[in-house]
Amino acid sequence: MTRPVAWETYTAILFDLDGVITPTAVVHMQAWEEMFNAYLQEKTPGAPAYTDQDYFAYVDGKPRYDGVRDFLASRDIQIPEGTPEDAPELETVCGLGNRKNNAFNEVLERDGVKAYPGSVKFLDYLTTLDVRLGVVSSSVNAPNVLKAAGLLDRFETVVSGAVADEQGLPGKPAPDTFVYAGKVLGATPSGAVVLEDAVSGVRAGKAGEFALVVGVDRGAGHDVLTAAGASLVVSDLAELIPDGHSPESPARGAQQ
Ligand SMILES: O=P(O)(O)OC[C@H]1O[C@@H](O)[C@H](O)[C@@H](O)[C@@H]1O
Repeated sequence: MTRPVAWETYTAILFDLDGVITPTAVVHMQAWEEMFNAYLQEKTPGAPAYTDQDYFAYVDGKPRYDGVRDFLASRDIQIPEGTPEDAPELETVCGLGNRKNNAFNEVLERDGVKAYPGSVKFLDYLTTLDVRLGVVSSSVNAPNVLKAAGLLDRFETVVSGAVADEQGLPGKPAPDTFVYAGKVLGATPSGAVVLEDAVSGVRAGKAGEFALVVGVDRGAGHDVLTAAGASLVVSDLAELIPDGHSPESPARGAQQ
């Protein structure tokens, strides 16, 4: 049983996107796997494969080039940083990140995006309250993903990887992007909630001393998210809707 949360007592609710609102963490995961495994085999044939464990440990939730750098460091591979304008063919941190981004966007264009139904239900519930909603995503693609899912207009602010770059904010696990989004919505961390599926994101919420950090377990593991600082862990956002407020059982007072 999930412990009940009095959502109306918070000023702002800050959502990570990939893996929290939309299942696009899986698309990111597949694109990273495709890119890193092709790269590793090309560089050192027979090298141990890049795995889902590598994703969760070094890449998940972080800005694009931080993920490349941190994974390569785990394999003692050093290549030049390059610049974000690097062509995907270049063997630089940015080139490899851009290679993965092409793979991600191909899937996005081909398959589109459908949000998790439980997340939409939770957003529907929050819309009945006087709370402000924001997205805080390391992804530069966040606005496109939200648009493709038809949810862009649900949020007052979207702090994407591009906004972080413009504002000079360090990415997750640093708390700065969440703190910034809270500020835009008129909330201090003590009046705001963070919802995250990635260890790096939960750590960011914890480091920022947010009032509540909700871990969403989509594969990182319940215990791992708790150890990273989540005060509550769920498998689906619909679990966060207080009893009696689900669309199946209309909110109290809704029929009056
Ligand atoms: O490369 P993008 O789209 O800017 O995304 C950066 C990161 O964004 C995060 O939301 C994802 O969890 C990561 O997998 C991804 O690498």
